[in-house]
Amino acid sequence: MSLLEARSLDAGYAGVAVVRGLDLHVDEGEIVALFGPNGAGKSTTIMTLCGALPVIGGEVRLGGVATTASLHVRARSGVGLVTEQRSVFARMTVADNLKVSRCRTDVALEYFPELEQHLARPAGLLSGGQQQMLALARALTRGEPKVLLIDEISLGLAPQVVDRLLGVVTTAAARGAAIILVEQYVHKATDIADRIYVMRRGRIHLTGGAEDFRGDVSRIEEAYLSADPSPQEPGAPTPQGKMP
Ligand SMILES: Nc1ncnc2c1ncn2[C@@H]1O[C@H](COP(=O)(O)OP(=O)(O)OP(=O)(O)O)[C@@H](O)[C@H]1O
Repeated sequence: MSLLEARSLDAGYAGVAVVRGLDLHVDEGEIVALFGPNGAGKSTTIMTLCGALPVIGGEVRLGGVATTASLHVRARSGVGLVTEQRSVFARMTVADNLKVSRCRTDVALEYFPELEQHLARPAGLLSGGQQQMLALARALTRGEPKVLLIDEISLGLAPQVVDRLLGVVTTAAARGAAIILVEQYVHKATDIADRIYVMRRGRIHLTGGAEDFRGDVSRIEEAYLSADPSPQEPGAPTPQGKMP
């Protein structure tokens, strides 16, 4: 059974759908990569799956049951979210960042031993990569994360740091988490994914097993390069800037 599923999902803003008819699912222990050019609807999809945006049409199913629950209720049911925004409390120490959300510090340090030496430092003084490690550790150790939604955590980070973060994502999946990964490093994400979806102009344009694309991601990249500006936003930025 899929832990998280979108069925014929329409999603967007103020009742106007920018994502249409989206069918997508992720199972226990699976990593699903969600690709697409700027404005394709990836973040809108993630925000709707986690409950930060309301469903306009179709449904989101969590553990096989349709849900319209809020972000906080879904978080309590084990849906974690990590975004490019490095959601840490900047003035609190790393230790307090973990304590305040009732995270398991021991498990967090198992994932990221490099955070141990920084436990007493305010999180705002960590490097961008360390802050993202802390954000990911918080999402992974706050209760039992069943589903993890990851939206461009690598933004602005060095490739080695991205490898480190994606390594932990792989470990989390091996421990049973169902993961949806929006990632600009197409090669790296395809390497660790089980399945991929490519979105274009609010719809699924291409999907399949990741092994079919490994070593040759050109079919994925073509979807970026041939993308038109979104009809919702004439003149939207072209996708090329997002390519690794
Ligand atoms: N808050 C908002 N209000 C209205 N429209 C929005 C809002 N956020 C995004 N959009 C529009 O929704 C569409 C999909 O945007 P979305 O951010 O989901 O795309 P994306 O694939 O995540 O792009 P990117 O890779 O640039 O983050 C775009 O046309 C965008 O302009």
